Amino acid sequence: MTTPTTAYPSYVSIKGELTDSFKEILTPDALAFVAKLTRKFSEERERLLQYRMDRQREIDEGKLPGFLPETEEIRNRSWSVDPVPYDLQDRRVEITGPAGDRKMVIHALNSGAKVFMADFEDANSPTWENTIQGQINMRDAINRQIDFTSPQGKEYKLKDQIATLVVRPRGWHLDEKHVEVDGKPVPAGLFDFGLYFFHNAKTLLHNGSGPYFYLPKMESHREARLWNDVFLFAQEELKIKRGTIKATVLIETILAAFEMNEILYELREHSAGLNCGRWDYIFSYLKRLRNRPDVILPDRSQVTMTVPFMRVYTLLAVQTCHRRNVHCIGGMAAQIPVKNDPEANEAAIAKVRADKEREALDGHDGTWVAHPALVPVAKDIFDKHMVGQNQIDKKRGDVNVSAEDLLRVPVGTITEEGLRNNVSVGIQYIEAWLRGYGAVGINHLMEDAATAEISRAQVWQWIRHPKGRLEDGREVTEELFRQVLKEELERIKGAIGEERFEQGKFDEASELFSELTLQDEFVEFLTLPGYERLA
Ligand SMILES: CC(=O)SCCNC(=O)CCNC(=O)[C@H](O)C(C)(C)COP(=O)(O)OP(=O)(O)OC[C@H]1O[C@@H](n2cnc3c(N)ncnc32)[C@H](O)[C@@H]1OP(=O)(O)O
Ligand SMILES: O=CC(=O)O
Ligand SMILES: [Mg+2]
Repeated sequence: MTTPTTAYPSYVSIKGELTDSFKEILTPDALAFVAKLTRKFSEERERLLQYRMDRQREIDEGKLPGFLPETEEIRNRSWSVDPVPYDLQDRRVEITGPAGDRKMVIHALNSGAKVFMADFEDANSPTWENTIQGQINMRDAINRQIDFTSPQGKEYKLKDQIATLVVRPRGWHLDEKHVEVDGKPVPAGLFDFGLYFFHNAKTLLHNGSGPYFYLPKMESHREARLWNDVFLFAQEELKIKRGTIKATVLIETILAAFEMNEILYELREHSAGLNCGRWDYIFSYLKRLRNRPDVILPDRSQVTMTVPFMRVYTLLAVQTCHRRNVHCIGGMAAQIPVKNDPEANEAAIAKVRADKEREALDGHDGTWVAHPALVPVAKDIFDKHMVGQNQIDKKRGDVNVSAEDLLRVPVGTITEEGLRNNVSVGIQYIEAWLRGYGAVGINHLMEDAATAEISRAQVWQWIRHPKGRLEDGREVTEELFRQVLKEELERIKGAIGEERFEQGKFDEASELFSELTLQDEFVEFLTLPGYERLA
C-alpha cells in the first residue's frame, strides 16, 4: 500500500471551499491524479472542441453531415465489442437522477431498477457543493455507508438488493472552475471521472461490480478515442486491468449519429453500448443545422420520438449496437407522476407506457425512467417483450437508414402556446439551475439541461429563420419575444406567489434567457454562461 501524500502539488490550486468532508474527496493524491489526467489530455480536448466549431462552419457553408468515407472499412467489417460484465447484462430499467442529492441517490439505488445512472451532467447543477457532495454520495453508496434523514425525520437507508451504479461525468465542453492545474480550470469531465475512479474503482471491483460510466454529448469518434485513451491511462496508473472500465455512450448529437460504429469501435475494449439521449439529440439537430434555411423545428411538443428523424436514429442505434453484440438503451420519456389528479396521472403513465412499448418492440435492451414510480411501469413492458437479459439477438437487418433520413426535417406548426411554453419553461428551469437544482418537474414534465436547451434554441431559431412564423401568420420577432417574456414572468409570479418570486433568481434567469435568445451568435450550451453566474 502506498503512503498518502499530505501536500497538494504546487501546480494545483483549489478555489472552492474545503470543508472536512470535502477534504476526504479532494485529497492530495486524488488531485494529483486529476492533475495528471488534465496535463495529459487537455490539449487534445481543446483540439476536439475546436473541431466541433470547424464542423459547424462546414455545415454553415453548405456541407451536410454524412457517414465518413475514411471509416467505411470499420462500418463494413465484422467485429464486436468485448463482452460486458455480469451486472451490465440485464439493463431493462435504468433510473437516473442527480448525483449530488443524497436522498435521491438512496431512493434510486433502492428503486428496483437494474441500473442507477448517477448524474453529474444534465440533471446536476454543477455548484461546487453539488459536485463534491455527489462524489461523497457515490463513495458512501459504494461502501454501503449512505443514509439520510429528512428535516421531517424520515429515514432513508439502502436495501440489500440495489441497482448497479453507473456515473455520468460532465461533457467535454465544461470546466470545473474551482480547481486549477497550471493556472487553468480542470476539464470538468476529467474532474468527475478522475475523482470517482480514483476513490472507488478498487472498491467497486472488490464488491463484484466495476467502474462504469455514461459518456455524454460526444460529437465524433475522435472524442470517443480521447475517452478511451483516458481510460487506458487511468487503469494503468491505478494498476487496474485494461478493459475493466465500461462506458455507455449517449448518442445525443446529430454528428455522432453518423459515427455510431466508429464510436463503438474506438471504445470496443471499454464499451457497454449506446443509449439514445433524445433530448440533447433534438437540441443538437437544431443547433448544428440552425443556419440552414430549410431546417426548422415545430413546437417542442410536436417533436416526438415518432417523427421520422427521431425514429430512424433510434432504429439505427439498435441495429448498430446489436450488430456489434452490445446493448442499446432507450431514452427518457419526460412525463412524471402527477400528484392528486388520478386522471392526469393515468394519462401521463399511459404516455410513458407507450414510449417504453415502442422502445422494447424496436429492440432496445432497456430504457431510462426519471422517477421511482415509473420503474415498475417500464419493467412490466420490458418483462413482457424482452424474455432474456437483453435482445441483442434481434439484429434488425430490416432497418435501412440513409444520411437523408437522419437529416429529414419534421413537419408541424409553431404556435403561440409553443412559444410561451418555451419561454416559461426555459426561465423556470434556468432559475432552478441557478439555485442549484439541475432537474425539476415543470407542468408535470421532467426538465433538465437538455430539455431547456431545446426551449431556448427554438426561440433563437424562430426569431431568425425565414419560416419562423406562428401558425396564424405572425412573425416571431424580438418585440413579440419581449412581450411574451414579460407576460410569462407575470404568470409565473401569479402561480408561485410574490414572496417566492422575489426570493428566487427570476431576474437573473430571464436576463440569461434573453441573452441566449437575442444574441446573434448562438451560444453552444446554456450551461457555459450559466456556470459563470453560478454561485
Ligand atoms: C435528458 C436527460 O438527461 S434525462 C436524465 C437526467 N434527468 C434526470 O435524471 C431527472 C430525474 N428525475 C428527477 O430529478 C425528479 O424525478 C424530478 C425533479 C423531475 C421530480 O422530482 P420530485 O418533484 O421530487 O418528484 P416527487 O415529489 O414525485 O418524488 C417522490 C419521491 O421520489 C423521489 N424521486 C423522484 N425522482 C427520483 C429519481 N429520479 N431518483 C430518485 N428519487 C427520486 C423524490 O426525492 C421523492 O422522495 P420522498 O418522497 O422520499 O421525499
Ligand atoms: O441525456 C439524455 C438526453 O435525452 O439528452
Ligand atoms: Mg443529454
